[in-house]
Amino acid sequence: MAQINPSILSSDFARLAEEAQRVGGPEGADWLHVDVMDNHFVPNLTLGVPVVESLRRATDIPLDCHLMIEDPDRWAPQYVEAGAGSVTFHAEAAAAPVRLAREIRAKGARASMALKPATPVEPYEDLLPELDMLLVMTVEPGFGGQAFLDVTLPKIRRARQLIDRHGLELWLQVDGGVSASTIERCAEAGADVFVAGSAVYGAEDPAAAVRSLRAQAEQAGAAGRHAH
Ligand SMILES: O=C(CO)[C@@H](O)[C@H](O)COP(=O)(O)O
Ligand SMILES: [Fe+2]
Repeated sequence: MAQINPSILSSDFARLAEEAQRVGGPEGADWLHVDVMDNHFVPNLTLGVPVVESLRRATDIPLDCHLMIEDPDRWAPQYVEAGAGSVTFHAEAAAAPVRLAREIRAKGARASMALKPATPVEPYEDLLPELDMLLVMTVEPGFGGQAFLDVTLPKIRRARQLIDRHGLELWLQVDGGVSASTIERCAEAGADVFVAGSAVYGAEDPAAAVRSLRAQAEQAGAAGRHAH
């Protein structure tokens, strides 16, 4: 079942609770994607723990926090305490990814690790059982509204092969430039969780955009599984 996680990076930060509601409801978004940037790991600055705490209180939708920050070993557990249902740290930034994934899980959230476009998945094969989700970035992290990088498609396919070969349950998320014109390629390659910022919040009816992206992904995913 394909999941669509709208990224609030493309929403109005002065009305986050309303923006979350605009994509929720029946057949709405599965999770809300919250991009945390520290102006060190990426050249942009967004929001931190207090905003996640407020969003948690103001909305029902589970929060998928994507930490584009240095020293996630120190900060990620605080996002679980703030109410995140899933916390993603970057492989390039974590000092002790196994210990960190275990800590996130022990605190009660789903543990997830992200790979920038140039970071290969193979060195992390043995670590996959420690994770609930793997995020393959399909743009360089830092900004919404960038063009999808086709060069990441082979890595999505390799990640799907590794997950299936080990019989793992973990979700395979893609993030960056996901839209009506790119989501099918991602789904065919084996992704099952799709972050979409501008494609959802830039649409006239964001909830309808979520439904239509999900339908596209479901169809293409089924075709991809049939072909493999
Ligand atoms: O993590 C990031 C960017 O670094 C993403 O979550 C973006 O927010 C996705 O936005 P679009 O590319 O879908 O507009
Ligand atoms: Fe993100």
